[in-house]
Amino acid sequence: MSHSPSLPDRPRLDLDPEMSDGERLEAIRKHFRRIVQVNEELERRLEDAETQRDQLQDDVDELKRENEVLKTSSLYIASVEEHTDEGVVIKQHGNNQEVLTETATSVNGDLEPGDRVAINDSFAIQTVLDDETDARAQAMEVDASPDVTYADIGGIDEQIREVREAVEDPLENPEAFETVGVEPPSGVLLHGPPGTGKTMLAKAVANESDATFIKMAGSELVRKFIGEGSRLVRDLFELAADREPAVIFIDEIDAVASKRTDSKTSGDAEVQRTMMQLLSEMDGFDDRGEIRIMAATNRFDMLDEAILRPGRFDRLIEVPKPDAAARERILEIHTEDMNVADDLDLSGLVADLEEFSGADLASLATEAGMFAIRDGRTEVTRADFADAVEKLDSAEEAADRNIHYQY
Ligand SMILES: Nc1ncnc2c1ncn2[C@@H]1O[C@H](COP(=O)(O)OP(=O)(O)OP(=O)(O)O)[C@@H](O)[C@H]1O
Repeated sequence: MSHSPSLPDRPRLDLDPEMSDGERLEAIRKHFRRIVQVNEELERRLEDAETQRDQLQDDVDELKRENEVLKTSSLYIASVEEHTDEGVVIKQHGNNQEVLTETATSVNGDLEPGDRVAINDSFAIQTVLDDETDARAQAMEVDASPDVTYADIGGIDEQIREVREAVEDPLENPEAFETVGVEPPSGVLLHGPPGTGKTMLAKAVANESDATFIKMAGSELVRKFIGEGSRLVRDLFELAADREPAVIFIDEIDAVASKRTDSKTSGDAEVQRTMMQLLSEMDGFDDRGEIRIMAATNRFDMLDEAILRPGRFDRLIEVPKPDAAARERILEIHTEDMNVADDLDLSGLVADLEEFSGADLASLATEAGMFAIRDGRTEVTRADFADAVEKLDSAEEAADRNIHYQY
């Protein structure tokens, strides 16, 4: 530690008894000026010290925060079972182990049975979590009647046919399967590059079969606390049972069902547990006439084969990037309600757009419309589309420099 420079000496007043009154007065005046000077110097030093103290306090606060984060990272989830004089009985999610534990002082004493809490490695309760429905709401999207129809989807007619057969028919006519004595496919897996209409397809089939659409994002399942993923999977199937007929759609299923990696970090173990829960839900799901399960992935190559076994995702449907005819149909759909110029030649326009997905074509139509609006026109022209292509191309190039997408 550095020492601060020594403080100025305390001024002394030396009065000689021989001095005349005038001399004394002058000496006192001098002494006074010196005191004022020293006082100023001391005030300046005090200010410096205060600034330094504030800086150190900021450092302390920052370290305290870091310490809190370190202490609270990697928490497990449990439910409060009972509040007794000896402590709180909790049950861990995931392994259902019951533990008698204590609460951290920051958590107040009025825990209720059923509350969700986060516990640390020594089972001490660190925080009380929000209501479970919040976690559900974040991870799931529930739509009683999605508004997408088959007519909104372009260029994947064969895939629509297959999905109808595997999802819509068993929902609408379960007896036919029973009479003939065949089991409908358990789960339908849509795979293909991003933005090709997989989610649309799942929504449309739910809509056209009058089923509730329940979507769960795989990435949400793995971002939660330990024990939460498997719990959400259970919730998902319970919710579907409450709302049947229902279509469960698990997007980005690769997030929970990738090939096992070698690393044994707790995160991987947690993902494994979530996947096992999903598999067990699917395996234990015999009478599933009223609930159909769909999933989607952009990373088919990464999937763990366990989820593709018979009785699980046993109907695979590839949704590829659109070819020229499909691109034309998709752009036709997205320009249907637009006021486009008569000379717009859609087939010529899409011929070169080989890299464009359905989602890109939807953005293209919107961007072209924006160019017309910016220009104060009510009609969207061929030039607007050309400008939009250029804009999307350069955005794509910028993105490509950062992301190396593989499929
Ligand atoms: N085949 C298509 N026909 C019409 N529009 C499409 C098609 N494919 C994609 N789109 C447009 O792109 C948007 C995104 O598509 P969607 O979410 O279904 O893609 P996805 O395959 O599920 O993508 P991701 O893998 O990124 O989730 C849709 O809302 C729609 O506007």
